[in-house]
Amino acid sequence: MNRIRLLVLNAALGPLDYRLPEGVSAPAGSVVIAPLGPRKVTGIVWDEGRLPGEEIAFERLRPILEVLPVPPLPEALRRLIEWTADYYCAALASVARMALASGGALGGPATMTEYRLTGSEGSGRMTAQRKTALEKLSGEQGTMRELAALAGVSEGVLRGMAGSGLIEPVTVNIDRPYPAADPDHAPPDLSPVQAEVSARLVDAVKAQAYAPFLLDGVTGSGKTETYFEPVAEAIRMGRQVLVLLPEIALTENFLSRFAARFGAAPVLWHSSLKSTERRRAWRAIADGSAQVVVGARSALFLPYANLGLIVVDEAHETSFKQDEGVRYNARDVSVMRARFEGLPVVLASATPALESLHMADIGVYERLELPSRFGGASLPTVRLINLTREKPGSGRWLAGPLVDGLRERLERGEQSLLFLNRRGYAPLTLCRNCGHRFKCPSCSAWLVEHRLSARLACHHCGFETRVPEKCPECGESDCLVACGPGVERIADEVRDLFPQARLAVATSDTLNTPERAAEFIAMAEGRAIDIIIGTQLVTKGFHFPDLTLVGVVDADLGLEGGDLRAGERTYSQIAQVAGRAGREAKAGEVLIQTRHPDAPVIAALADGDRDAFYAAETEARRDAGAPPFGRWAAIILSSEDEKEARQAAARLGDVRPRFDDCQILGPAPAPLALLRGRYRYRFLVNARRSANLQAVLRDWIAGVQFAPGVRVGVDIDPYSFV
Ligand SMILES: Nc1ncnc2c1ncn2[C@@H]1O[C@H](COP(=O)(O)OP(=O)(O)OP(=O)(O)O)[C@@H](O)[C@H]1O
Ligand SMILES: [Zn+2]
Repeated sequence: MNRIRLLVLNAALGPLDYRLPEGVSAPAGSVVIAPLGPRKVTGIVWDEGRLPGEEIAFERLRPILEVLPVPPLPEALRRLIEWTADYYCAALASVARMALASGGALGGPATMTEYRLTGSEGSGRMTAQRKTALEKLSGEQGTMRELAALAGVSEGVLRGMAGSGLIEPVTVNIDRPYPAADPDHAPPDLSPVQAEVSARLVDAVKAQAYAPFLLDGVTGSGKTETYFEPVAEAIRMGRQVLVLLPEIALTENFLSRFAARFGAAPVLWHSSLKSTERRRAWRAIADGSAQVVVGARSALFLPYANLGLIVVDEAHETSFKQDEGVRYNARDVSVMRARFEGLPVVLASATPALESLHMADIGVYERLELPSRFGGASLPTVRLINLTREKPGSGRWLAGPLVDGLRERLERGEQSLLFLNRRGYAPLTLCRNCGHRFKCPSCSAWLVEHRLSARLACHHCGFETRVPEKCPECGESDCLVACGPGVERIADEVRDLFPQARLAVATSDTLNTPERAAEFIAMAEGRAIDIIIGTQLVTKGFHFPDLTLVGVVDADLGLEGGDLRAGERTYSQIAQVAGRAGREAKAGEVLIQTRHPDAPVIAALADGDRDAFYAAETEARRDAGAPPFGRWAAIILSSEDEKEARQAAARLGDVRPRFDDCQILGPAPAPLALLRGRYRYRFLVNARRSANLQAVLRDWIAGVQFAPGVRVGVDIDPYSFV
């Protein structure tokens, strides 16, 4: 039959049927261009019978225009796309777009012109510049611009040389192959425990079957070295590996370790790749030549030709959850991908998510443990500083014992890290005269003062404004007061206390490019920094041998606001940042400032009793019917018009379904009632595991016709409660 059904990459359209022209073959997964009215659409040929739709008489079907020159999306990926759309209540087209994430790559191979020396004498005069160029460019090949930079002459000179026959053009594929990683380049000497764990993973890679693992190893236990061995095995077998990292800021560190072990860089994938890099990576992934891909969550949906292993590092990180568009959790979808593809998946963490631990407890995931630090280093000692007794001076945030700790480290020439999860100088600015508070015009949020850039900024929508000289409300000058601390303010305090200390503020504002991150790491490793003051960005992955003191400025911060995972998040953040201390010979110490030393999370951190914390948290979740024992979903209705949003929420509320196993709360204005100029209302749904949550939500929402300005977002297993 020459009839095909397409999943078109436009979420507003359903599946569409077409005809294959005579002599054209397009198996399921093929990416094609089809006519749509006067326009063209990109679509994926879908498996027969899997997309519901109306049958149209064959004679009325239009032929597709073109089959694009890329490998068809593999079957396992097609099943993953279906599963993801279904589970997260998202449009198939939106999920499929993540697989075809490079428009440029779909056009097929492309060539470009590079130049090199011909080796002949050529004609024309031999100027000094030409002579230099001939010397410098021996054995080189590149674009005119690259060669000009290499030779230190202008492109005009080189073009003249091409005219005289000294330089010739060569046509090359623009997608240069990636350097090959060598699995035997520099294997480590693993400790006996590491060796045992890695052997288990190597076996799983050899077995080429679905096998989920929880790699549960304390900070500094060498999880990376340990999972590099199964990576090496996959490379030997000619299979691809995907390593997901939670943040681009962490990749620098990973890249250098990877290069040291395998002698070449892996293939990078993240949202800020240039379109040429994206194209090159996508094509290498799809044709199987990309051996190891390291990426952010979006790398998960790419069309790997021949995947052999998935590793999710720092698997507890909440940034694996996408909160916009397709609201998926890359950690969970990784496991599904491994299942559809039939391969091992490793979730690595020192502080696994409760959900992951539960899966290990009930035997669904195989647990692999690295219970101690590598090389005999011990875990740091932890001490609480009770802020209700040890009060910092007025306008100060660091209590006496923490200041003493910093001083001792400075005297000993060791490093310290102060952790406060708040960017900028102060989270709130107000007018001393009239009490005016600076708010974002498009969000219900305070503006955060950033003193380094002399701006007030909204951390939700990116709005920025200069810090005004006068209060816009009462007109008084010199009357603005900063309330509360951010990292910049802590840095000021430290500078005041220790003027001679070399400080670095490490946040997404200061380490916003891979180059800056690399520079920071080099300085910290090279002992050019005495005290690091950072946000959650510095809590994980880093390994600085001389860092012996970690100070948590405000351990209570994450517990405010009361979202479902507040306790767990606080625990893992503080345990991770604590894990940066004393990773080598010198012992580490962690000082935690808190007003609630008896809160279960804080007490567990002080006692280093992870099991007690997880046990208590597990019971609390069981009582609340929260994950992993029950399920949550959120529905967010938004509109630029407050009334429209409110009415939409009320209408949806009026037709709420009633089931015993699904409790629906709301509608209520969302905590962030205004976000990027849109008014937001939300429902929270708490369901028992037995409920068919997605079906309930889909039927419920489908029953209401919303005004065109209303957006309806469904968030399954939400992480954000704003
Ligand atoms: N077998 C080994 N041989 C040599 N060095 C090792 C070995 N195992 C671990 N290391 C070193 O020990 C340090 C800690 O290892 P690694 O960063 O992999 O730990 P981790 O478990 O990922 O820690 P975290 O969870 O804190 O990031 C690193 O500097 C690493 O190079
Ligand atoms: Zn805003």
